[in-house]
Amino acid sequence: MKVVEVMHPLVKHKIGLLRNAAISTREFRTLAREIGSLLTYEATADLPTEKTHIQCWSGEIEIDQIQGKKVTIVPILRAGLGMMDGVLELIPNARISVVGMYRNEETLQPVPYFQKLTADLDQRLAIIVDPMLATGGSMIATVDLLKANGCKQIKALVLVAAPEGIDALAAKHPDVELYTAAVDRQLNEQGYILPGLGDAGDKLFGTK
Ligand SMILES: O=P(O)(O)OC[C@H]1O[C@H](OP(=O)(O)OP(=O)(O)O)[C@H](O)[C@@H]1O
Ligand SMILES: O=c1cc[nH]c(=O)[nH]1
Ligand SMILES: [Mg+2]
Repeated sequence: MKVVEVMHPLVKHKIGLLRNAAISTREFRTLAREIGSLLTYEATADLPTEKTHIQCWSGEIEIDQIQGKKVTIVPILRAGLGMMDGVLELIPNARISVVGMYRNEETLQPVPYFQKLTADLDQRLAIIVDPMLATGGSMIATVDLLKANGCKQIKALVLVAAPEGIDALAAKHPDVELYTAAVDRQLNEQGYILPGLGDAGDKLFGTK
């Protein structure tokens, strides 16, 4: 599986700010969205382009445009919503496919509770967004769902990934590409990433 830990200084700086235990809800939201944009920039670096001609003020010129490949952004509820607007800033025409999934706190198994997928998934690049890849269960279940509905090209953007989650995703879906702002050390006994961010959903939504 292709795994890209984005080493850009802006990403490293912003992920560092996000780890501050005293961070406000507002600041957490802003940084999650901004890193979502920066990960999108990296993840779309290989989108194919084609030449076309337009009328410029100085006459006809040749320009590059992104080829017809369509995109759907797939936020995993709830926390994935915190990155979605960052992706939309760069790909404003993208369709949204919403997947509701939470992790049972005892078993750590993903529990699906909502799905509303865009049509023509077989013709679209899916960009899944979720701040945390912990055991990998939620991401694997989401990829399973997208593939079962015909999706053939999938990239996943996460703020923080645990090695355990990367290994699990790679074993089940080696064709998926993963872009992350940080690969962290390990999971704790409750399945939280160390050093991690804490509960990203609660921080984004101000719950707890
Ligand atoms: O890799 P995993 O072990 O599956 O854990 C990661 C999942 O846990 C969090 O969601 P959570 O269940 O807290 O739901 P929420 O977004 O509604 O807070 C996170 O946003 C991921 O979706
Ligand atoms: O560290 C973690 C793991 C799962 N979900 C979170 O929000 N944080
Ligand atoms: Mg949560």
